Amino acid sequence: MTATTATAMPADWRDFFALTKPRVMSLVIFTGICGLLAAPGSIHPVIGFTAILCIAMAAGGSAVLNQWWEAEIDAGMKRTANRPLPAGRMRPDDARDFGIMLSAASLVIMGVAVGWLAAAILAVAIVYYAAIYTMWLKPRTPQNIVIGGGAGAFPPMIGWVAVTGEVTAMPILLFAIIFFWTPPHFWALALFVKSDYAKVGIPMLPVVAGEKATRRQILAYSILLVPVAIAPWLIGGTGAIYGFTALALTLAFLGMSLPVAFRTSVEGDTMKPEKSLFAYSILYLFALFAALVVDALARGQGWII
Ligand code: HEM
Ligand SMILES: CC(C)=CCC/C(C)=C/CC/C(C)=C/COP(=O)(O)OP(=O)(O)O
Repeated sequence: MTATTATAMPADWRDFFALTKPRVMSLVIFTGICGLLAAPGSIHPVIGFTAILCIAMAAGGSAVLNQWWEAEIDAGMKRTANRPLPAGRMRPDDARDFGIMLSAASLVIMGVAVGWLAAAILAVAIVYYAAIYTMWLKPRTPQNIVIGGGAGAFPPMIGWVAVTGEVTAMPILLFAIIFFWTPPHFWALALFVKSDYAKVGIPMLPVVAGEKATRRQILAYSILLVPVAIAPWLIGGTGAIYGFTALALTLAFLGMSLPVAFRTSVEGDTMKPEKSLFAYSILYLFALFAALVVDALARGQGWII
C-alpha cells in the first residue's frame, strides 16, 4: 500500500516537517506536557524537556510511517491528496527511513535519559498508531478509531510516568479521558468527510453503519466522557479547580453533541453542528489539560525543579 511514485521530486525540509502532522501533534504533545507538569514529584528541567522532545519525535515518527503506508489511500481523498507522498514530492523510501529514524531515536533517548518504563509505553504508542491502527484496524473495521484511539491516549500517561516512574490511577484516567474523547472527535469530522472515506474504501462508521448510528455513538461516548473526565477529581487526584472546569467543559461537550445526535443531514447540508463539535473537541482537550496543570500548581504539586 506504499506510494508508487518512483520519480518523486527532491523533498525539502518543509515536506519532512509536514509529514509529522504538526498541527494534530501539537495537541498530542500538549497533553504530554500537561501530564508531565501535573504529576506529583519533580523532574530536572533538562530531563523534562527531553521527555517531551521524545514524545514529539515518536508522535511525528509514527505519523510519518502512517502516511508512508497510506500514500495510495491519501492520493484518493481531497483532504489528503496534496500531502508530500501522494503529491509526488517525496520518495516513499525516504519517508519510511525518516519515520523509522525518528521513532527509534525517540525510544533510545527516552530510555537512556528519562527511564525505560516511559520508553516502553512510548514504544507501545508508536506500534499502536503505526501498525495496529494504520495497517491492521483502519482498513478492516468501523470500530478502528475506538480501538485505535488508544494510540493517541498514551502521551499524558508517558509524561506523568516520566516524572513518577510508575503507572498509577491518575495516568490511567488521563489515558481514559482521551480514549473516550477520540470517537466523538473523529466521528464529528467523519460525518462531513464521509464521501472521501467511501471513495477509498476505508470502512469508517458513517460509511458502513450510516449517519444515524454514528450520531447515536457520538452521543454515547459524550455521555461516558462526563464521569470519566471528572474521575480524577472524584478519586482525589485533583482539586476542585480541575473538577469544576472539567464538569463545565464536558457538559458543554455533551450539549454540543445533542444537536448532532438528533438531526439528519439533507442534500447540500452545511453540517454546521458537526463542524462546531469537531472544532470544540480540540479546544476542549486543550482547556481540560490546561486546567489539570493549573489545579496541580494551585495545590503546590507538580512543578519542575
Ligand atoms: C484514532 C484517533 C484519531 C483520528 C482518526 C483523528 C483524525 C483526525 C483527522 C482526520 C483530522 C483532520 C485533520 C487532518 O487532515 O489531519 C484531525 C484533526 C485534529 N486532530 Fe485528530 N484524530 C485522532 C486522534 C487525535 C488525538 C489523540 C489528538 C490529540 C490529542 C488529535 C488532535 C487533533 C487536532 C489538534 C486536529 C486539528 C488539526 C488542524 O487544525 O489541522 N486527534 N483528527
Ligand atoms: C506518542 C505517540 C506515538 C502518539 C501517537 C499519537 C496519535 C496516535 C495520534 C493520532 C492522531 C491522528 C493523526 C489521527 C489521524 O488519523 P489518520 O491517520 O487515520 O488520519 P488521516 O486520514 O488524516 O491520515
